[in-house]
Amino acid sequence: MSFSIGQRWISDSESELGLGTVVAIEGRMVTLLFPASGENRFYAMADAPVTRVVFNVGDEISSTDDWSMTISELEEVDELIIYHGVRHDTQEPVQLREMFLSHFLKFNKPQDRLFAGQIDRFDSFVVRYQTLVKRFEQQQSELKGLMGGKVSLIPHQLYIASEVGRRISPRVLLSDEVGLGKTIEAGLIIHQQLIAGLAKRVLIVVPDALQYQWLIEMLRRFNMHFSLFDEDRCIEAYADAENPFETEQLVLCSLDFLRRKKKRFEQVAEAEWDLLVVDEAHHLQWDEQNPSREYQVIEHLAQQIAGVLLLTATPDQLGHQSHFARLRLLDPDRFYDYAAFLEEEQHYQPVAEAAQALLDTGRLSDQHANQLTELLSENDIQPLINLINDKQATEEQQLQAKQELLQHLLDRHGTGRVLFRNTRNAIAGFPKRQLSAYPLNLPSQYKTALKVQQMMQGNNSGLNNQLMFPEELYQQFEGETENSASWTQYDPRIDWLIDFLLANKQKKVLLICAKAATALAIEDAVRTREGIRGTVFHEDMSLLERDKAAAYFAQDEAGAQLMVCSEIGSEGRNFQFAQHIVLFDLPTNPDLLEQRIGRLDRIGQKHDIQIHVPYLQDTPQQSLLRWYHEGLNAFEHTCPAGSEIYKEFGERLNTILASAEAAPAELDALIKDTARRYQELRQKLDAGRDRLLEIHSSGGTKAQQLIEKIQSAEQDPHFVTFSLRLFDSIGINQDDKGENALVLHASEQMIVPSINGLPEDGCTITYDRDTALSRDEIQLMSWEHPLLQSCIDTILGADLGTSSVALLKNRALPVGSLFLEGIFVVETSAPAAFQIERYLPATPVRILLDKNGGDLSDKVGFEQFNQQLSAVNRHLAAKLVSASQQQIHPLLAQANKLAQQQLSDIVAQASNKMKQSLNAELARLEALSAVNPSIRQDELATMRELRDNADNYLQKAQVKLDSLRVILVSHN
Ligand SMILES: Nc1ncnc2c1ncn2[C@@H]1O[C@H](COP(=O)(O)OP(=O)(O)OP(=O)(O)O)[C@@H](O)[C@H]1O
Repeated sequence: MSFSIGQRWISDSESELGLGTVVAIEGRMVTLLFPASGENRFYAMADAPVTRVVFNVGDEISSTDDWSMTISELEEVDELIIYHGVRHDTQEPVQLREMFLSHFLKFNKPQDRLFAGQIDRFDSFVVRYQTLVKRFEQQQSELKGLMGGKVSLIPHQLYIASEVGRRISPRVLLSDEVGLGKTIEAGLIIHQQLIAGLAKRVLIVVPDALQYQWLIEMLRRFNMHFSLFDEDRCIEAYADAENPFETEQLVLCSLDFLRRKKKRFEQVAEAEWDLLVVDEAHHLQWDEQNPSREYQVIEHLAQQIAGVLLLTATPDQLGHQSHFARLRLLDPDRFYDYAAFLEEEQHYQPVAEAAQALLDTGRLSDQHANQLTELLSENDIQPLINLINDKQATEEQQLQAKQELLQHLLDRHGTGRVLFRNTRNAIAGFPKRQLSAYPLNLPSQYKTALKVQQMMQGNNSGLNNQLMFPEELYQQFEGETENSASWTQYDPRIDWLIDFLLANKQKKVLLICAKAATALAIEDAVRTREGIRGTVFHEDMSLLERDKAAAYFAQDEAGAQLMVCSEIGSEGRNFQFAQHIVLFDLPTNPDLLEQRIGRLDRIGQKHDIQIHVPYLQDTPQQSLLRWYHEGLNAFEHTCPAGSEIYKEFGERLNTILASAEAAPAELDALIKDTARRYQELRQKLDAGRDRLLEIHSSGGTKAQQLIEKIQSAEQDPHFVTFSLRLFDSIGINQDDKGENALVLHASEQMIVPSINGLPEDGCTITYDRDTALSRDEIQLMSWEHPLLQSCIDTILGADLGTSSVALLKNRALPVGSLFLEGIFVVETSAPAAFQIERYLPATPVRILLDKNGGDLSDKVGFEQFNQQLSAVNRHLAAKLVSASQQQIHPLLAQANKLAQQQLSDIVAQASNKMKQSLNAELARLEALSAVNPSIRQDELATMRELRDNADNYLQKAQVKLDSLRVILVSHN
């Protein structure tokens, strides 16, 4: 290397210092000053890690005085360069001595970096190219947003998520039965919307007791960091913004908080959101004269927020009218009149029958064919029917025809687009539920309390139902004494409970009772009398206390044996690690009973569930137990028509529960009538609304296909190799922990100071879904993991790998022959709603030229070529490039030309794809909107707008050189 004072050089390892100037040469040492950063460096001249900067004709350069010019000629005087050219601002001819080159010159373009000797390692170029290709594949994947969740692949959930998650501003009611995974479905939908850029700001509103559980599920399962907003958090946030809700993008808060704090509600309504999620939406009670405050709060938000997901397992819990009102809240145009809605529900049965006929194998009977023709009168479906009944047709053809018809049918009829509901009936693998009832004697203390109460109120009958909760009756009778919990001394249910717990010491037991005070007294009694470890969970506890209690109960060793919950406190919680549930009293609404049992009867329950009901004999408790068990079989099976039954029989039931005499005949008659009516309703639901919903919500073969696609994508071994190489390039260390797990942590060689998704103390990851699911602390590594996404962004956002040199050892070619490999990217940008990358993902275009400009791109693939290449050290690489500059320039121009030629083809293909896809979807929705008012007009309008404007964005696509590799032939 030869240095002269005034020459400009750049550091190979610290290019961020800017351009350096040789300021001193003494003995074997040279000193460079980097004015942009004010740093000096001393190097031994023989092996200084620096490269001389010499620009070429045609390059643009700028001066220390900030004007720029294009070079037309170079002159060398005393080993210093003088650049000649034309100034851009004045158009005057000008000359610039290299001393006066801008100190801040950066070499961002691959060719500038290459010629400035900023040459990257061999493997960085390879990783960069592979990253571009993988990103291209990912951007258009139909599985986008569905792969990253740390969840078991459960067909009905993934199907619903894939149906809803890709919609623009989805508005749906998710109403799977208790414990089938609505939270997971919502998580998958949110995840897809965020990943696709369809939503940025999401607000989740849940009951108090579920805030932390949601927070954890969103984080652990989907890597989505929601922030919990309560009053303290809002006050804290004032430091950063006037409206606290604008300080975070993903916010979770409780419905009660919004209901109670008017100001917070106003603020939340003012902040803009893309998606609103409301859990346990059955609390949104509505009737025309008297909508609840909860309903009004959510209604107001739902009017302003484009996307809305409502979740409830028991949509009819507060009556069918409230159910209708929630649908109206989602789509007021479609659900405008309750009477019309009821009328419509009556017509689901023939549709369900026709759908069932299509699902059943074999020929379609004439009757079913006629029914289908009638139901789909606006389509000519005869060819499809013929195909199904054609003996010559293959099974595959028949299946496809059936699916097509089924899709038409489901699309056109019912509430399918707004409402999803799966029931246990349709999903295999749920454990059994077994009831054990324990008759106990009514203690004299309760008898006396009841008598006194009746005497005081001058009523000898009609108060018997107070024996449903005799402990309360007893306390009223005793007055508010310190001893108000003393009922536990006489109540035989407590003795029974203690015996049961002692006999089942190794078993976790969940007890649910109606009231918080009862729960506290029970826990106190078992602890003080027998030292049994128990904990409570009720609505008056703080969030933190509840979560602590839940964790204490979940703990294996030294954890609580008994968890005593009040009704409201336990809603939505996950306790499926227990298999024994004690119902200390019974609610009168079957939906509430189902919510209780649903704490255990949920996905993840591995054992049969034991339901224990201790009850006081010959009291209303016994009558209610019998009604549930014999009339509805509600303990051992879910009871889908429960609320409707309660509406019909509630009054009779309550009269019986309140009457003084046991009235066995009336009870028997009620049970008989209930059972008969229940069978009828079930059959009707099975055949009509529920069947239709089920067929539509479970996804059938489509769901199964989705799972298979995810599984096969996960088993792609290239993904593991690629991602590990990517981590390597960033400087992330990987330690094999065995058992399918790796520990990742930052190394000192990281190319960025920190990286999103990698905590300071590292993290444990696995590529195996089952391993991830079996351990809380292990993260599932997938395309969608934030760490992988940040690595991709880091690599592609940085210069790393954009310029490279390699040797091709091949004796068949003359030494010194040269190849140029240019990687270009075609891309465009558009607002997120266009999801433009579905049609035009950032598309890598690889051009490989021989020394004469011959195009080898199609003949010689990247991997095949790459395997024959080897690395060159950086100094040699810089020298080789410098020596070959004259050859490289025309090749670069040729590569550019070829890439430009491909641009128009790529854009035309993208445009076709976009039109085909959007036109088909639009045509389908337009046809549907004529027969099914579930299609929202705003949805149609948005879609038309997207189709009409997407092409403008596609036509603006550009091709840009991303990276370059020069390959030289050598023989040794
Ligand atoms: N795909 C899945 N993979 C792993 N766990 C799951 C999956 N789906 C559901 N679970 C678990 O099953 C339980 C029930 O799921 P979730 O809470 O989403 O049900 P839900 O329908 O919202 O229940 P509820 O009606 O009580 O609110 C939870 O513990 C959840 O973590």
